This record gives sequence, structure tokens and C-alpha cells, in this order.
Amino acid sequence: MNILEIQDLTKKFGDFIAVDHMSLSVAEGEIFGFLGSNGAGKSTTIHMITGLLRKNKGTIIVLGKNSEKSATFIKRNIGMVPQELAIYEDLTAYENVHFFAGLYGMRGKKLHERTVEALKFVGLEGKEKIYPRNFSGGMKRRLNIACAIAHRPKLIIMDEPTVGIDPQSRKYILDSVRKLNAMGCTIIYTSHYMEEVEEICTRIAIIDHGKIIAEGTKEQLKSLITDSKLIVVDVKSPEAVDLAAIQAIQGVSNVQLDDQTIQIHTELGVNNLNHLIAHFIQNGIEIRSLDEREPNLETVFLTLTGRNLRDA
Ligand SMILES: Nc1ncnc2c1ncn2[C@@H]1O[C@H](COP(=O)(O)OP(=O)(O)OP(=O)(O)O)[C@@H](O)[C@H]1O
Repeated sequence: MNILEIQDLTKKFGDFIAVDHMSLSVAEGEIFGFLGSNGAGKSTTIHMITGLLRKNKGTIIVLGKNSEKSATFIKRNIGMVPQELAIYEDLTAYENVHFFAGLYGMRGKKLHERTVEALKFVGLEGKEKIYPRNFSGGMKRRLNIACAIAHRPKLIIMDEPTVGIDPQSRKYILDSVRKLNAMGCTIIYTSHYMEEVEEICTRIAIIDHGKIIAEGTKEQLKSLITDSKLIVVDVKSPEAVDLAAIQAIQGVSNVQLDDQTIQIHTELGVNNLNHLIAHFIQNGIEIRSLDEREPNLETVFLTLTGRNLRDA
């Protein structure tokens, strides 16, 4: 069964098209990744799914129900972990989770049990009476997650849950996503960190300028660029690099300079390494290192858009 089906979804802010005729489906049991740079349209899409934003066009079906006809049902069955922390600083950790689970319709003993269970799940047992202002950034994020899962939703949507947190909390959150999934939750996970999307997601949609430009398992996405390889060159004097001249070398399909690192996409089967090296020597550019990279989601994004995921 599909937990989510989106058809032709469009959202405009004035003349600006933030989500552009997007269609996708997420099957039950998936950890589905939305990968895209800042401003790609991930949050806008999510806010339409959860009913926070009105769409201009298209259809959204969540758990078999149409978003226009069954808004309340959908809200109750989704757990939303928003990008901005949505916790109350003047409520304790317990009170926060209790409050949100109550909003989802839990009452009495069940509400208490689920609150305790959710706090335990995110590793905050023993911290029930503490106010979040005394928490680290990572603990606040984990509390944010507990607030979204206590009512045991079938679909959990996480919007960049690991931005700006320490590696230990990040690992904790990624492990929690896997555990929730193993317990039967379907997860939609948005991020602009390709490493974590690659690590945990069963399927990924790469979103750019409000459109899905590629979709599939990470293996399928990587197979899109098997006809190219990436050569990464670290140089001492990047100011002397002439990108247009490198681009003109036979087989080079794309070239990017990022600080002291040049990323050169080159067609497979064209042996232009000697030409590239000769170019650097002739222009007096010292090569610090030269490395041929396996395709990853970053290189897929770069190949499809001509831009880096981080600074797109
Ligand atoms: N209320 C709004 N009014 C006008 N423009 C908006 C509004 N909300 C979002 N946008 C614009 O729509 C585009 C998509 O934004 P969105 O927040 O969905 O991107 P995102 O992929 O989630 O990135 P981020 O990780 O930065 O949130 C951006 O260009 C943003 O500036």
C-alpha cells in the first residue's frame, strides 16, 4: 500500500513557483528521502502534506485519504518533526511530550504511558522533569522527535532533524529513524546532507527548484551517472585556475572550483588525465593531490544540476 501519493502538486508564492507539478508515491515501510539544497521546496511540500499550507494545484492522498476531505484524520496519523524546534521552554520534557500527544487525542493512562515510552525511545529517560532550556541542541532535537512520535503515527515526517547538532546526537537520531522504521513506521526524511540520506533511506527523490529531478534507490540514482567519473584536484593557487580552459579539454563535461578544490566531471572512456595534468603544469599550478571518486549522491546532484548540493 502507498502511504503517500502526490499528483501534480504545485505551490506558488506570488509569481514564484516553490513546488512545480510534483508527483511521487511513498510505499508503506519505506524511509523515503527528500534530498535538495536550501530553498529547493522540501519544507513547502511537507507543509502541504501535513495541511499547514494550502496547495495551488494537485492531489495529496495520505493513508488512502484525500487531504482536502480528511484533513483531521491525516493530521492525527502523521508525526511531524519540524525543522524549527517546536517545544515549549517553560514546560518540562515530560510536559512537552504529554501536551503534544494530548493534541493528537491521547488521554489518561495511555497518554502517560506513551509519554514515558517516547521519552525513553529518544534517550531522555530520567530527564522528564528537566526544562528544555537546560538541554543541549541535540537533546532538544530528540525531545522534538519524542513530541512527534508519542501517539504512534503510521507516517513520520522529519524536516532536516540533524541540522546544527553534535555528531553523537546525530547518530542517535539516525538510529532512532531506523528503529522507528523497524517498528513499522514509514518515514519521510528531508535533508541536504547527502551522506545521511544515502545511509538511511530506502528511496530518494532529488528535488531542485521545486521539481523532482531524479528518484530511486541510491544504486539507481548512481547508475544514472555511470557514464561519467569525477576527478578531484587540490591545488595550491586556485586563483590561477582557468575553469573555461579546463572545460574545453576533451571529455570534460563539468568543472567546479570550491576553495582550493577543483571537481572535474569527465566522460567515462575518455582518457584525458594527461591533458588535465599538462594543463596544470603549463599554467604553473601546483597540484597537491589528485583523486578519482566513485559516484555518490553528491556527484549525481552535480551531474544533474551542474551545481554542488551544499552551495546550490
Ligand atoms: N511563505 C513564503 N513566501 C514566499 N516564499 C516562500 C515562502 N515559503 C517558502 N518560500 C520560498 O520557496 C522556496 C522553497 O522553500 P522551502 O522552505 O520549501 O525550501 P527547502 O527545500 O525546505 O529549503 P530549506 O532547507 O532552506 O527550508 C524558497 O525559495 C523559499 O524562499
